[in-house]
Amino acid sequence: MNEPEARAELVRLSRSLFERGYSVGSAGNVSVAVADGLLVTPTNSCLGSLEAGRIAKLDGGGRHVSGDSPSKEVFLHRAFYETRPGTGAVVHLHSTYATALSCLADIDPDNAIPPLTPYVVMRVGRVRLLPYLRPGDPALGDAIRALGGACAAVLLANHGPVVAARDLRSAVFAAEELEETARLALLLRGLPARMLEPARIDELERAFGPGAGG
Ligand SMILES: O=C(O)[C@@H](O)C(=O)COP(=O)(O)O
Ligand SMILES: [Zn+2]
Repeated sequence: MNEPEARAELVRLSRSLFERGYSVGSAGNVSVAVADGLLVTPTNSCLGSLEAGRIAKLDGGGRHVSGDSPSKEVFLHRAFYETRPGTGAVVHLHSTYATALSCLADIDPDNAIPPLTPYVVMRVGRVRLLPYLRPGDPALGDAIRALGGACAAVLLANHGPVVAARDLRSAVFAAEELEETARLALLLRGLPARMLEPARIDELERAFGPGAGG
């Protein structure tokens, strides 16, 4: 995909997320890798009304070269590209159910989104809960780098999900699946839910790869 196409897809899929309630106001940010750098949604922009020509562009070294000022979470996005080769896009949302889960005191930090269904294992994989840090704190990037590329998705405590994938379509699908599974987890809270067993998860990973759309 060339840069004009990547810009158009970023506008289209961000608007789709906004229109379906995955993001409200100016919450969330999205980035897409292009041949000579990164396209990032501008800080304080609304995912529902992005303008292709105003999207921020960073060069390979992370310097802002054109468009409006980039999202303050650019550290977070760059850490995924640095530690997970093959990453083509990153999506951060404040989607309601995943954010609700991120505020619970007793979720498993190594498995913040439970493996309830095959699809969440295939699309998202294991999700780590990262401790709360102020939005825009560069230490968020360090926390992602400390995972060494092990996870395609994380839940930021008291904040929301971040998902990386090979392209924007896959990242959006994975963010949607993460949100739906968070909703299921909250619906099932207090009920004797059965998780997929480790052997079933291994079988899915062998067949379909380790999550976030491959
Ligand atoms: O929660 C926050 O403040 C950010 O993580 C966010 O979602 C929006 O920040 P910008 O991308 O800088 O607008
Ligand atoms: Zn945020």
